[in-house]
Parts: sequence; structure tokens; C-alpha cells
Amino acid sequence: MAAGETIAALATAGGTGAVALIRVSGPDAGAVVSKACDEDRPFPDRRAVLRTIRTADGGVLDQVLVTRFEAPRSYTGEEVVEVATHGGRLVTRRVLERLLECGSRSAAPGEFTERAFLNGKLDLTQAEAVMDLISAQSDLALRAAHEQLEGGIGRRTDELRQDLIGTVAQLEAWIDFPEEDIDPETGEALVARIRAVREQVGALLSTADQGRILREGLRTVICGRPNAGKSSLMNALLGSDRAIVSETAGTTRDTIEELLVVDGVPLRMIDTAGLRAAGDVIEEEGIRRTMKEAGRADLLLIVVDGSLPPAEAMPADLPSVSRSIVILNKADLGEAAGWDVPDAVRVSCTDGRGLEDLRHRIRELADLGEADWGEHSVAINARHRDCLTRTAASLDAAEGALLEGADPEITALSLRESLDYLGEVAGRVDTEEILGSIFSQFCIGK
Ligand SMILES: Nc1nc2c(c(=O)[nH]1)N(C=O)[C@@H](CNc1ccc(C(=O)N[C@@H](CCC(=O)O)C(=O)O)cc1)CN2
Ligand SMILES: Nc1nc2c(ncn2[C@@H]2O[C@H](COP(=O)(O)OP(=O)(O)OP(=O)(O)O)[C@@H](O)[C@H]2O)c(=O)[nH]1
Ligand SMILES: [Mg+2]
Repeated sequence: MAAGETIAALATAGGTGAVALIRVSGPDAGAVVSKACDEDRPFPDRRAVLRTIRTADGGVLDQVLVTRFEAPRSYTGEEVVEVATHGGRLVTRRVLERLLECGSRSAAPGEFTERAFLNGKLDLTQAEAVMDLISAQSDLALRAAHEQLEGGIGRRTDELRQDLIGTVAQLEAWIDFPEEDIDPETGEALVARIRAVREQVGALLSTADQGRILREGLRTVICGRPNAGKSSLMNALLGSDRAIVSETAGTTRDTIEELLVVDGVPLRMIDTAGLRAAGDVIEEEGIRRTMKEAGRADLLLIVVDGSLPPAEAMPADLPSVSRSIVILNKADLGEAAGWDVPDAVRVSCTDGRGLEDLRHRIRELADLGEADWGEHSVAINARHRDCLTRTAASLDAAEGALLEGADPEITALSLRESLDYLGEVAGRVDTEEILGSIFSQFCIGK
């Protein structure tokens, strides 16, 4: 990307609306829009003014509201001019085309936010938070995105880097006097300093699971014997007839996936084929998929027909998953003798009893909203986890080298390495490759 270029894109979703917003950013943003208006009146800073965008031969394209944000006080840190047009597809397209003709070029996906990062308006975790914010599908995910946009993760990793820089300096003081051995006291102090940082990196890493669940949803797999009411349960929780339900055992052949929010917790709910000795190849494949999904689940909902005796109703074998709930369905038909499963939830998909209890249990087991680390709740993403895992390994190596009494250069080397890895989280070190992979996932105009 060339920072000198002025870029333009539709910032609102394509489609018909009351108004649409086109953003222009770069040194010529004001000039581009002035030219499209075919007049020289300047745009005041941060105040909307009414103007007309015209075709090259002076025809009216649209009456618009224009707001200019003088550099560097703008989203991107460059001069930004926003043009609010009428929200028709054709009008917005024509206005955008005109702005491109007048000296701007189309923005690449995420290019506005990338420029905001390059101009120091946001760190990398905040830029990612913008994306999380847009794609959030639950209130908890929204809250986590806001926390991240506030800069919590970047601030924490920056503090840890400062600490490590101090530690390296302390170590280098020795390296400068090679004839002296590290005295035991200072050696211990150094180990303690490294350990303290390592612990905090570990604490951040422990939020990775919650981060994934917030962003992707808790993988919740509904499994059990045929006819237990798995699809009925999926529909009851969704409040819609998503999956086919019938009294024929073996109705669901393939897995069905839907996103559902239970008490603010995002669930990626997966209905599966009933588990039994397969009647044909298709059913066999369905059961194979059920076992595969069940093995990858964050939460297993084991649905059984509670009106049948346990020996008949319990599925034969299931993978063990750390979180699971046994659901005795068909409570409206009465319960067969012999069910004494601890913590089972009794529901009826037909009359709705017990479903509220079930939602409660799911919320409890999801165990979200406790991702507290210091004064900010954070939940790291997969990229952060990768950087922090490498940081932790380097810190461990640094500590090991110190404890073994190795050449202090070796410890210093590992520490510098951990500084780089830690810096990648917020984009403090050379980040060219990372940028491409992050911003290409954004939409155009963001
Ligand atoms: N019209 C409009 N609405 C929008 C955006 C936008 O770009 N345009 N945003 C786009 O995502 C979000 C708001 N985020 C923004 C963040 C910073 C600045 C900004 O101008 N920052 C300056 C000035 C700060 C200040 O006045 O306190 C700066 O950081 O220097 C603008 C929008 C959501 N709504
Ligand atoms: N009385 C009663 N019937 C239920 C209840 N839940 C489901 N059923 C009935 O049980 C039968 C099987 O329901 P499904 O939801 O298709 O069962 P499934 O577990 O998805 O079955 P497969 O997809 O074949 O594995 C249907 O006739 C449902 O109407 C319930 O709570 N009470
Ligand atoms: Mg089914």
C-alpha cells in the first residue's frame, strides 16, 4: 500500500437504505470531494455541510452531507472526508465512481483500519477488535470486543515488554564484564523477574479457550439414540422448526449446525444422527460423523428418552468430553424406573417443561464472563495465542539457561526472542506479513 494515495469506499452495507456513507481518506480527500462537487468552498472541520455531487458535465448526481476530519484527528489519522448520500444502490455506486474519477482509488479490504494502525491510532489487537465488533453475534462477544478495543491486551503486553527490556539490560550489564560470574543473588532476582512475566503470559494464554468460544461459539453437540428427541430439542432451543422431526427412528442422517445465543452465551449447536447399529451405508456415515462431532465438542448434550428404561435409552458409547449434560426427554410421558443419573435435566420438548433449567445449566457450564485478567477482562484470539505460546517457550528457555549457569549471552538471546514474540501481539515489531493476513479478512470500507 502507498500511504500517499487517497482511497475511497462505501462504508455502509451495500443495499437500499435511507442513507449510505462513503469514506475518502488520504492527503487529497478534500480535493477529491471538492472536485466532485465542482466548487471551491472549503469544508469545515468535523461539521456536516450540504453539497451536491455532480457528473463531469455538471449534471446532478446526488445531494449529500459532507463531513471533513482534518488530519491527524480522524479514524485513519489521515485527512478523511465522509460523504453521506441517499441510500439507493445506483446513487451510491454513481457517487463512488465519481469520487474515484476525481482522484481517489478503491480501498482494499480493511485498508482504512490498516492505515489507522500504521498511523498509530490503533494497535494490532485493537484493529482485530474492530473486526470482532462487527462480527459479534452475542452480547458477551460484543463486550469482549469492546474491552479489546479499549486496548487492554496491548497495554498488558507492552507492560510485560517493558519489564523484559529491563531484565535484558540487567543481564547485559554482566555480559560487559565477562570475567565476573553472575553472583547468586542477582541470578535469583533475574530468575524471579523472568518467572513473573512468564506467569502473566500463562494467565493470558489461559483465556484462549474463552476467546475462541466467544468468537466462534461453544461447540454444542446433541447426541443420543434414534428417536430420543434430539432434533426436537434443537428446534425447541432455537424456537423454530429447523430440523426435521418424525417418529421414524433414523430421521436425521447428516449433522445440522445452527448458531444460538443462550443467556448471552453463543452456541454453535449441532444436531446429529442417532447412535445405533446402522441400517445402511448412509446411516453408517451419519453415525461416523456424529462420533467425530462429539469428539470435538466443548459441550455434549446427551439426549435420552426418559420414558424408556435406561438400558434401552442410553447410547452405548460416547467419547468423553469435559462438559456434558444428560437430558431426560419426554418428561410429559412420565419417567421409567431406574433413572438415577446425577445432575440429569428433565425436559419435555412437547410441552416445554425443563427447557429453562437446561438453558441455565448450559450457561453455568459455559463458564464465560470470568476471563478476568487484571482490571480488564480479556479473551485472546488464535493469533495472540500463537505469539504468546512462542513467548512462553522462549521465557522458559531463558530461565533454564540461567538456572544451568549457561553463558549469559544465551539467556539474553532467548529473552530478546521473547520480546519480539510478545511484540507481535500488538504489532510492535516488524509486522508486514501479519498485516496482510489480518486485514484481508476485513470487509471493504472498514
Ligand atoms: N461517520 C462515522 N461513524 C463511525 C465511524 C466512522 O468512521 N465514521 N467509525 C469508524 O470505525 C466508528 C467510530 N470510530 C471512530 C474512531 C475515531 C474517530 C476519530 O475521528 N478519531 C480522532 C478524533 C478523536 C476525538 O475527537 O476525540 C483521533 O483519534 O484523533 C472517528 C470514528 C463508528 N462510527
Ligand atoms: N411425548 C413426547 N414426544 C417427543 C418429545 N420430544 C420428541 N418427541 C417425539 O419423538 C419422536 C422423535 O423425535 P426426533 O426429534 O425426530 O428424534 P431424534 O432424536 O432427532 O431422532 P433421529 O433423528 O431419528 O435420531 C418424534 O415423534 C417427536 O415428536 C417429548 O418431549 N415428548
Ligand atoms: Mg433427529
